[in-house]
Amino acid sequence: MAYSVKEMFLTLQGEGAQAGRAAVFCRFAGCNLWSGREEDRAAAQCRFCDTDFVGLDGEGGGRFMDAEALADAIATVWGEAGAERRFVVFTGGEPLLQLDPAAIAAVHARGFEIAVETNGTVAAPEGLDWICVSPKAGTELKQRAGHELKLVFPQTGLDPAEVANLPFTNFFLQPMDGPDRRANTEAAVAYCLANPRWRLSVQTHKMIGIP
Ligand SMILES: C[S@@+](CC[C@H](N)C(=O)[O-])C[C@H]1O[C@@H](n2cnc3c(N)ncnc32)[C@H](O)[C@@H]1O
Ligand SMILES: Nc1nc2[nH]cc(C(=O)O)c2c(=O)[nH]1
Ligand code: SF4
Ligand SMILES: [Mg+2]
Repeated sequence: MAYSVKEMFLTLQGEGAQAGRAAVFCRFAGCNLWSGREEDRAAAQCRFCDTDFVGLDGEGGGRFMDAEALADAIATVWGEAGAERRFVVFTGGEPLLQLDPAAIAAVHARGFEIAVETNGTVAAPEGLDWICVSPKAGTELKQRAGHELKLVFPQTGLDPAEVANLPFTNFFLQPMDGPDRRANTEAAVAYCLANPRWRLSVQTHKMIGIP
């Protein structure tokens, strides 16, 4: 199948348990919880999104006609970064609307470990190396296990305790960015101190000014 990609770039993973690790970010276009248009934000199921995932017009974006073309583009973006520890993060938008076994196989064949950042409303395909689920209040969580549960905090209608016993290896609270980021960060710190199962995930890429 063909894949619609907003942008593709080499950077450091900024968030969660893999923070600091070099990765190709492949940002698929489109999401099932918001159209991406500002005029629709207030009525969307997910209203705090910090990302532009509309269109194919970002750096390295476009329409890739099959899995081989997508995987070749990812390998090109990784470039000379080194043969070891090749790593791609599929994000979006919602990557699990497009990421399929053919793409996973083609990217694995080029020596990459594969991570996804998902809202968890779609079950993940087999074969992913790192699944990060970020649940959204008011949605049905279909992907209920993985390597990392990264909850944007606080969210009205989604208490961390509701998801704290799901079978994930790592539990993170990520302060909601926006006008209340400072207060949200203080609240997340307090929550982690009182509930040590949870660790803080700060969006380090925003602090240091990398994509
Ligand atoms: C843009 S989303 C794309 C992947 C997927 N749709 C999801 O929501 O997990 C990437 C990550 O950014 C988080 N995120 C989005 N908006 C945020 C915000 N305003 N503050 C902090 N994290 C945010 C999401 O929860 C998710 O963990
Ligand atoms: N550096 C960096 N790390 C990230 N981790 C998750 C991101 C995302 O938008 O999914 C992201 C991103 O956009 N940039
Ligand atoms: S689910 Fe993810 S990509 Fe979609 S609107 Fe929410 S944060 Fe943005
Ligand atoms: Mg981001």
